[in-house]
Amino acid sequence: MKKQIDKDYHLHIFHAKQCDPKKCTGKKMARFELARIFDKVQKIPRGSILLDPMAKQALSPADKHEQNITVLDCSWETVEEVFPHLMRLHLQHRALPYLVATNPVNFGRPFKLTSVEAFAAALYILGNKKQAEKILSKFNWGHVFLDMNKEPLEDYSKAKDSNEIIKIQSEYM
Ligand SMILES: C[S@@+](CC[C@H](N)C(=O)[O-])C[C@H]1O[C@@H](n2cnc3c(N)ncnc32)[C@H](O)[C@@H]1O
Repeated sequence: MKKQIDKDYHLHIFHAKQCDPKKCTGKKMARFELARIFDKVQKIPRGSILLDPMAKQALSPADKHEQNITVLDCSWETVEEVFPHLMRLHLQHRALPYLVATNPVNFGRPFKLTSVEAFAAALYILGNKKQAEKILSKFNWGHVFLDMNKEPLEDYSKAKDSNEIIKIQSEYM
């Protein structure tokens, strides 16, 4: 049988410089060269998926064909103000479905993921579990994210499209 080779996605972090650099998961990913970090919107690759908690459409396996995934690493205090500014760029805004954060700051809170958790969830849903495990392995709490969210992540990764993701999500909320 032909072995399926996982496609590694290009991960990008638009950094708004609003967080404590010692605690920032985006900065740590960049130090390990797991993502490219920049502070200019112009550097976000055109057509990239933008992980946006306020997006109307949920990320789903239907987005598998994309190569680039971007997060906006900013303070949660400013998300409602910053994301609308990015609407003018030609990006594919996608929200992540119900998942629980396991980072020390927001442990147990649904939807409020760190940048690395958001990337890992997206990679899992898009079918690259290995890349998800790799980026989380740099954080001592990282494996807990996949353990605690295993069931929904597996279900989401088998969904057809955004509508199906929303249906599955309602079973977990
Ligand atoms: C608000 S920043 C906070 C980063 C945090 N300071 C850190 O150290 O990782 C987290 C980013 O991850 C993405 N993200 C987090 N939760 C998400 C969700 N439920 N849906 C879509 N994107 C999400 C967004 O790009 C969001 O701006």
